Amino acid sequence: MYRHLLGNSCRSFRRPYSTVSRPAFTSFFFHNAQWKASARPTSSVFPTAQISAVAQPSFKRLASLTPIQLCKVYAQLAKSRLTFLVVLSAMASVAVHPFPTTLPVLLSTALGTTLCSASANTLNQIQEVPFDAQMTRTRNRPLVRRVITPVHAAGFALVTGVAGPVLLWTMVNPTTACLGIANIALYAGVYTWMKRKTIANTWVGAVVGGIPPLMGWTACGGHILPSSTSIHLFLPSFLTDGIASSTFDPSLIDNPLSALALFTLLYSWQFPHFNSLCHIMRESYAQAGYKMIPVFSPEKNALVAFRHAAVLASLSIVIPLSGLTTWTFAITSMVPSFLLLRTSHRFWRHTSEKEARALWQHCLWYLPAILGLMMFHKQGVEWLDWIGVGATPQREEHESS
Ligand SMILES: CC(C)=CCC/C(C)=C/CC/C(C)=C/COP(=O)(O)OP(=O)(O)O
Repeated sequence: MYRHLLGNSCRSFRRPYSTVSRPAFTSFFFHNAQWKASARPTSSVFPTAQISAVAQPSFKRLASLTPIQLCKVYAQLAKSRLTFLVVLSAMASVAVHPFPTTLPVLLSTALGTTLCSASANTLNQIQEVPFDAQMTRTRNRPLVRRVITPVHAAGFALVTGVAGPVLLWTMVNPTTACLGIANIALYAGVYTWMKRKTIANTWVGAVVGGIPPLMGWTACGGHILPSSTSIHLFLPSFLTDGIASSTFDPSLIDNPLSALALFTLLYSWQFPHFNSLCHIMRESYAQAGYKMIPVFSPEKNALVAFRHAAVLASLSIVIPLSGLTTWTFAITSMVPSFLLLRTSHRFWRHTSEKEARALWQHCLWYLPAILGLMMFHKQGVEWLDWIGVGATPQREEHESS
């Protein structure tokens, strides 16, 4: 339906599009040279009508940045709100993991993930300056406003991109560091490139968002791959312990199914969240030349969001089955999951902006609600016992012995 929009935009921006779709490193030096010349971007790269609203500062402005202003620029390069969500999703995995962790490991995981995410987001922005300049949502980014040079931004990406994995490797473990490195490459190398090539980018982007919970999982010593000797670990703990039993064996929960459930939660959540946002902004995505699903088919976009809402609903069963939570999670999580299914079904049926907005807002509270419920129903945690009013079988055993 919106193919005509993309067609028109690609035609009118044919020269800039071909200029910037050269290999990322070439376009990086190209933009840096342009920045250095402090010249107004030529209309072959930034259409004049679009760029007129963008401030054009000089080197002087960069030199006059105070340390606090520079920190704010770094925070914008790191997409601080997105990075905060990424770190929260990693920390949520740490919280629901059955093995206890230490404060240094916890802090190193949080800081290491922050640095990796900052690097990935900066590398993404370095490559997208001409495209970000064309969208209202992104045209205030520091590289577009030229408050920082691409070389300076690349330096920031390099320092954070080395410091993050080194911190994870030395203070946490090599698996977590490798996941961080792989995710930087996937986001800044593969996803960013795919955004302008194929609608398949959405699925790759969802993998990028699903990896941080795995980093939290491995940071606690958790496994993400089945080993030949750990097949028995797939057995749900209720088969071995009994549903109401409070005696639990952490090694039964540290199984790849638990890791897969955490990955799937973040992976599938991004579809209703991102597809609804994308639907609202489809015209500006088309204008900038991004190949997003609703630019081509709003109906398919809404269907994909609905399908993943159904996957999220199935996690109400998979998560307790993996042993991460008790079976009461299956009951309590049904409420937010059912509501999400209903909102995404309406979006699929009507494919309207109103329904897209409702779904987007729903997603904002759905994720914290589910993660909160997972922590509340975490296997082996007796909240009543914790606040001193419970009488668990373990306590009774202890008291009678
Ligand atoms: C540990 C580590 C490396 C974590 C990285 C996590 C990360 C960057 C997740 C982003 C997920 C995603 C696809 C966002 C959309 O980017 P976009 O480029 O479409 O957003 P934009 O349009 O705002 O630029």
